[in-house]
Parts: sequence; structure tokens; C-alpha cells
Amino acid sequence: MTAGTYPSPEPVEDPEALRADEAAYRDLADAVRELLDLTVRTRVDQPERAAVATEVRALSARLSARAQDGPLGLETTSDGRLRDHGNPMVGMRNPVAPPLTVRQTGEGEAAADPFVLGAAYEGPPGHVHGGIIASVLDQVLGTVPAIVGRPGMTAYLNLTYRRPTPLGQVSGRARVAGTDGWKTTVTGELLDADGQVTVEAEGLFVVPRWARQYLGTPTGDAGDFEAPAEAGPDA
Ligand SMILES: CCCCCCCCCCCC(=O)SCCNC(=O)CCNC(=O)[C@H](O)C(C)(C)COP(=O)(O)OP(=O)(O)OC[C@H]1O[C@@H](n2cnc3c(N)ncnc32)[C@H](O)[C@@H]1OP(=O)(O)O
Repeated sequence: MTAGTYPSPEPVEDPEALRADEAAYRDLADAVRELLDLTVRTRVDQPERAAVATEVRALSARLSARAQDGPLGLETTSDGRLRDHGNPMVGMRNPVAPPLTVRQTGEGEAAADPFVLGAAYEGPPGHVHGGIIASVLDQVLGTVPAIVGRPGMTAYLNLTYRRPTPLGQVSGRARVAGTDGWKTTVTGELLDADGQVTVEAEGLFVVPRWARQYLGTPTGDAGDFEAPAEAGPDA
């Protein structure tokens, strides 16, 4: 396993051109997401479905004219940002992503703004699939260690499904519950459209050994690091 960080194959020196380029990727993902939703819900007749399938295959052939062999990894752009555009929860280029927007809401806290989980995410009739909920909460909780400077892999994610989550608008929130060296414990919740907590989560996020040299020596206080060149005590 590597850090999975690559220079973007499409360096853009002009910030406006970069924004336009990204907007076009986002628009394509939005359009395909709409297609996904309607593929689940359509009731058009069989010949029409067959005709649409032929057209969709033709569109895929156009995109394959120039496509990356493997996944996107974590790209660094020419203006110095990190892009995780393939991420299935937040990725700008991924139509599987609802998508979530996770932002910092306070010190050691993050929240996913209200977003919609529709028919493509159904588990129990009319309700959100439990595995999708786990993915959402993994992302929301996993953002917290990153914002306190200790981005980690999920070591465990414990979920308590308190009540079924209706399809439709949901949101999430999370915060640091404890830190211990390279380990950050995070708690969080998924909320339905009425603001009721439907699922509670606790996760442990660990900075992998291979990544510790990039983060410096951890202390007991979140976000408090020595010089980044210094490797951790057991790196
Ligand atoms: C732009 C950025 C975007 C940032 C936003 C990113 C959000 C992304 C959210 C999605 C995140 C994912 O899905 S991540 C993908 C799913 N997760 C994975 O695939 C992880 C697979 N597991 C691993 O790679 C590894 O087991 C690690 C990294 C978790 C730990 O391995 P390691 O690095 O070798 O370290 P190791 O010595 O084993 O463990 C370190 C310490 O953690 C403890 N520890 C390890 N695992 C556990 C565990 N399950 N339960 C309790 N404790 C544990 C150990 O006892 C030890 O404690 P002590 O002795 O030091 O006290």
C-alpha cells in the first residue's frame, strides 16, 4: 500500500480554468446520479428501456476514449489542493456519492450538511440501507481526525441503529471523543429530516505506520504536533 497521492494528470495554471474544469466533472457526475436514480425508479416500457440501454452504452464508449486505468487516488493539483474526487461519499466525480459535504463546525467537530438519500440507497422498504449509513458515518466521523491534523484509517466503527432512517433528507455530525497518540476516538450521529437521531456511532481512527513520518510526533492534545520532519516514537 502506498500513500496514494499523485500529481493531477491535468495541471491547470489558471484558477478560473481549473474551476470550470472541475464544474464540468461535477456536472457529469450529477447527470449520471440522476440517471442512477431514474434507472431504479423508471416504469417506461421494455422497448424504451432497451433503447436507453443502447444509448447509455454509446455514452460510456465516448468516455472510455480517454480514461484512467485505475482509481483516482488522492490527487494534488497545480494550485496545491488535495482532491479525493473518486470518494464514494464526497467525491465530486463519483455519481455513487450522494454527495455529502462535510465541513468543520467547531474545534474537533464536523458535520455533513443535509443531503438526500433516494431510491438508489434503499434497504428496508422506504428506508436507508444499513451499509449505506455505515459508509456515511465512516466519512463524517473519519473527517474529524483529519481536521485535527491526525488523518487516520478506520480501525473500527461501531454503530447502534436506534430507529429506521426514512429515505429522504438526512444529516450527520461528529466530534473527537478522545485522543491517544496516533489514535483518535470519534463519536457521531445520523439524523433524519426531523432532526431525530436514528443511528449513533463510535469509531477509532489510527494514523497508519507508513503515514506517521509525514505527521510528526503526536501529543495528547489534538492538532498539537512537533515539526513534520520528525517521525513518531514507533514509526
Ligand atoms: C484529504 C484527507 C481526507 C480525510 C477524510 C477521510 C475520511 C475517510 C473516512 C473513510 C476511512 C476509511 O474507510 S479507511 C478504510 C477502512 N479501514 C481500513 O482498511 C483499515 C485497515 N487496517 C489497517 O490498515 C491497520 O490495522 C491500522 C492502520 C488501523 C493500524 O495498523 P498500524 O498502522 O500497523 O498500527 P498498529 O500498531 O496495528 O495499531 C496502532 C494502535 O492502534 C490500535 N488498534 C489498531 N486497530 C485497532 C482496533 N480495531 N481496535 C482497537 N485498537 C486498535 C493498536 O492496538 C495500537 O495501539 P497502541 O498499542 O499504539 O496503543
